[in-house]
Amino acid sequence: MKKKVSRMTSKHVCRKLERKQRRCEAIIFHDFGIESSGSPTTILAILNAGLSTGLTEEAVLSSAIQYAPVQQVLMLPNKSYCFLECSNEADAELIYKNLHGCAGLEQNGGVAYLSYFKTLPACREKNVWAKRLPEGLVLLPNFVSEAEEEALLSAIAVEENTEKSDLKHRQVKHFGYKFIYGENNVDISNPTSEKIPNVCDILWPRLKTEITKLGLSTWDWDVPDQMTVNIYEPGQGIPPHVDTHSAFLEPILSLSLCGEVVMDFRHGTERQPLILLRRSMLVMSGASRYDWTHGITPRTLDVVPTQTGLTVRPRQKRVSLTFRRLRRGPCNCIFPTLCDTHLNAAEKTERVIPSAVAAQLEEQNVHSVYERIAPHFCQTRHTPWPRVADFLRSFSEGSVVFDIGCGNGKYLHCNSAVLNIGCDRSGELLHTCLERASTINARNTSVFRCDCLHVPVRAQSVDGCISIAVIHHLATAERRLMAISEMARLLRSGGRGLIYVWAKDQRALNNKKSAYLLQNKSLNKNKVTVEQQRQRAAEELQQQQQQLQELVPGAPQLPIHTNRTDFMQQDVLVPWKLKVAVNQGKEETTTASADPNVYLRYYHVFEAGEMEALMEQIPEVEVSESYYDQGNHCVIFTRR
Ligand SMILES: O=C(O)CCC(=O)C(=O)O
Ligand SMILES: [Fe+2]
Ligand SMILES: [Zn+2]
Repeated sequence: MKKKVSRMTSKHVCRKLERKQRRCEAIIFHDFGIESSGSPTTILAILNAGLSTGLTEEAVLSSAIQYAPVQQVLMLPNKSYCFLECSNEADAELIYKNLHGCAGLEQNGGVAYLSYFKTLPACREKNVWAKRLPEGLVLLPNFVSEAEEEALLSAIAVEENTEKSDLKHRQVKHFGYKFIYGENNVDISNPTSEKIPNVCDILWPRLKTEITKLGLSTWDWDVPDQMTVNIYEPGQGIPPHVDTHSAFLEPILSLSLCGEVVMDFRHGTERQPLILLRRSMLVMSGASRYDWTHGITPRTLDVVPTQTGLTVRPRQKRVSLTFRRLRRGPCNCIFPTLCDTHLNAAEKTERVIPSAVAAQLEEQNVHSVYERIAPHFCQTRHTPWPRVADFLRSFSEGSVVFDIGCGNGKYLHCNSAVLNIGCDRSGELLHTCLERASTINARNTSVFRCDCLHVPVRAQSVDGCISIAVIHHLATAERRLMAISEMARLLRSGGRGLIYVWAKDQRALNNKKSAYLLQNKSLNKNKVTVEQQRQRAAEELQQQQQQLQELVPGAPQLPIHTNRTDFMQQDVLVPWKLKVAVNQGKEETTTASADPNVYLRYYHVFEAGEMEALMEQIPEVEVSESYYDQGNHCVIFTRR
């Protein structure tokens, strides 16, 4: 069944073709240092078609093997050329004669031109079929009989009510536990009503025998409790992935029914294909389960090896049963690269700011910033949050209540029946505090300057204290704990404290955005876009980090948060865009590119439960209430 190809004959076209050929040969020489040959060899290059032009391995192969057997096809990532190897020159010549100068190799029908080469490029992709399988990977052929295959297929009733699903590429059905694709995990607390069908029980003794025979069982074997059925039509596949380490133990099993397919295993730049034969059981353990990805390329033809070389095989519909056993806890594998447990832990430790740097960071990215933005900051903070005001009003007449980190003092006048005392690290903010008090005719305002880590007040001498939006400016868990301990120290027995810190999750439980996120809408209307703001802040950051590096070598590189968006990290720099008064006090947004009016404030935004975990380390206090309010995690506590 030969493909119809059109041959070009005119001399003019021939010369043009030759020029193009030389140009491409020069590119290949430049890329790989290999030379073309004027006389036939066993190696052919298709000079003007490759992976980057959309040519596939199976298309090259199906064209070429019409004329002669092919030993090897070499497709190179991002290249517009590819290679074929034959076992002898005569075969190569046959292919050359029939494909060179002909259209029909590619779907868009361009003319292909070929050259002989003396050698193949040196690269890892060569002879993928000749390599040994990844460690821990085993294929057990004929694992079930045809009759058993039939029984399994009818038991899983794949034709009925399989999810047409969000997965465009194949149908799936879950047993035992549902697999949630967005999260790549299972909901442990939510088993499905449909368990793994009993017909599958025939598989387990058989498997146990096989893995013992192979000496594979370094893991404790247990019968799977989760099954995913995948139904692939020809042309459908599954992207390369690793089954989430923390979700499932090893091994991962896959039984192939109805049809066979080539599965690709990948590890860095290495690729290793494997034919999953019909009725075979695939066992992925060790490195193949944890350190290699597996996937099925969506295509209608698979390239497979034969005795003499390579050939293509059309795909059939395939049904696979993937069996897994849930892991209930973190993964403890020795393969960190694809391990979600390991990556999460690494992220957490990376975030930790060395204590030697913390004070310096706070000085530069908290204290000195507030000193400079104080008046503008003050204008943006008027209205007390209702729940904070409620807390303050809950104190009886004559109580002494401290506001530690009082800022512009907006909470110093919520309850005139108590003695309110404020303190703050920033002299400028205290200044705005006094100014504000005079404009609202407050009878008295007592403030003093101090650091929240050392409040110069006698222990157990106050009835109440609050810390609103302060502790998230401290750069280590130790310092955050110190600040809370200092509050606890001040409180008399029975005294109560309230803490507000910014939450990493700015959405309440019902996924309602906080006021902070909602402001994004109006921000977009401003002259300065979020993106511009981010860019400017980046420039500023570069300068600041340079300074910080000079002062404290090894200081962390912190990400700059994009205002009014979700927090992606816990330790971030949040830009403050200072409005400067120009033109007789009319406010205007500056537009200078390296904007000296963007200040970066350091924040540690809190995860849910993080504040409670800190409180647990202070035995003198007890948390009586914790809640989420306007994008903050909040706790109320009492001194015992
Ligand atoms: O179809 C297969 O054999 C593999 C399916 C798979 O890898 C999965 O569902 O995670
Ligand atoms: Fe998988
Ligand atoms: Zn792992």
